[in-house]
Amino acid sequence: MAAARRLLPRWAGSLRPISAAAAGALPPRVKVVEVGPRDGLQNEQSIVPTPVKIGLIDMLSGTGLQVIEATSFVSPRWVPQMADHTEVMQGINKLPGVSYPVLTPNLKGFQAAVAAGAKEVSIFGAASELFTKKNINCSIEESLERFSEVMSAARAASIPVRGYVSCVLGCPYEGKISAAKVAEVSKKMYSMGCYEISLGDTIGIGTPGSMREMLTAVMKEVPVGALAVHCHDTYGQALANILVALQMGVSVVDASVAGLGGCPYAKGASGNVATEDLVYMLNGLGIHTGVDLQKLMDTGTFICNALNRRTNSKVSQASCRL
Ligand SMILES: CC(C)(COP(=O)([O-])OP(=O)([O-])OC[C@H]1O[C@@H](n2cnc3c(N)ncnc32)[C@H](O)[C@@H]1OP(=O)([O-])[O-])[C@@H](O)C(=O)NCCC(=O)NCCSC(=O)C[C@@](C)(O)CC(=O)[O-]
Repeated sequence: MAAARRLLPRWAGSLRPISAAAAGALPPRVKVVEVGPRDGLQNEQSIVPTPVKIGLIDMLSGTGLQVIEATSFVSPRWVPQMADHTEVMQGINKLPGVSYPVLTPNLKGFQAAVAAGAKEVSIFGAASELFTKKNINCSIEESLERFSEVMSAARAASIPVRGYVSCVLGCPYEGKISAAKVAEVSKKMYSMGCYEISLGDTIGIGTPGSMREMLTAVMKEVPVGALAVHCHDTYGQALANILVALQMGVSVVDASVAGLGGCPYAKGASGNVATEDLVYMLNGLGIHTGVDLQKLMDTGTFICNALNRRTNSKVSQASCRL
């Protein structure tokens, strides 16, 4: 059943945002990294047609987002949904001022990404040995060796590299992960030359308390200006965890339109925080994102219609009822 176009209630714009100063030490602006086309779609059971992926990315490009993670150059045997990475990269309308990074687990993925026109890539590690094995089929140490090959090639090609660290607040296979381990892996990936480290609560199990503890440890090793948070919303804690990160000085937040997604190698993990809900919260805090919430909600409606599913964005659900 097709979802109706979602509109913000007319009075929503009149909700007076509190000033950043009044809210405490919050950053005046936040960079929202949209991961829906990759993290959001990689877990879909049936293959999403390439034109739908391209349509999604092109609509996202029109919302004011500065970063849209487009796809991943991983093995199609491991993640069949991303097998059309080259077609996606070559089919999208790349707007000036918008970056379209892609995931590259190794040199082979990096070379294919560059050949397809990628101008920015991400390597993805984890603070859990078992998750690393399940996700990219190697140990943490081996993953860092592979990443250093990608880093050298990227440096030679002047391609910026973002680094993900997964399982920062818990692992589907190992359970609790120590903040010290997260800090250690983050430090290694930052030292390799990643310009930003995105800390992934892959299974959305963290709380504001564990987020604070983990960030306190990581910030001793990596400058806060180079950190991002990537919160799945499995336990409904994502926005609360993000608020803690903002209060601690983090100003880059990953999110997925309509709250799509999950990780194929973290069973039961639900999607990322919905970008619509994140932008609504940031608007309410008086924090600038440059993102047009209405256009974002229209994009959420587009992809939910295409996938024949209900949005996970609370803001979009509410705006349909009001
Ligand atoms: C890393 C590998 C490739 C190792 O997979 P492997 O099987 O160990 O690789 P291999 O080096 O032994 O090679 C086996 C075959 O794969 C090929 N191969 C090798 N590399 C590539 C490549 N890049 N692209 C395409 N093909 C590739 C290679 O050429 C060979 O082909 P064959 O000779 O048998 O025909 C595999 O485990 C993989 O693709 N894993 C990706 C898993 C993934 O995408 N997971 C989801 C993303 S992570 C995530 O969602 C978390 C995150 C980032 O969102 C943050 C958070 O939420 O926490």
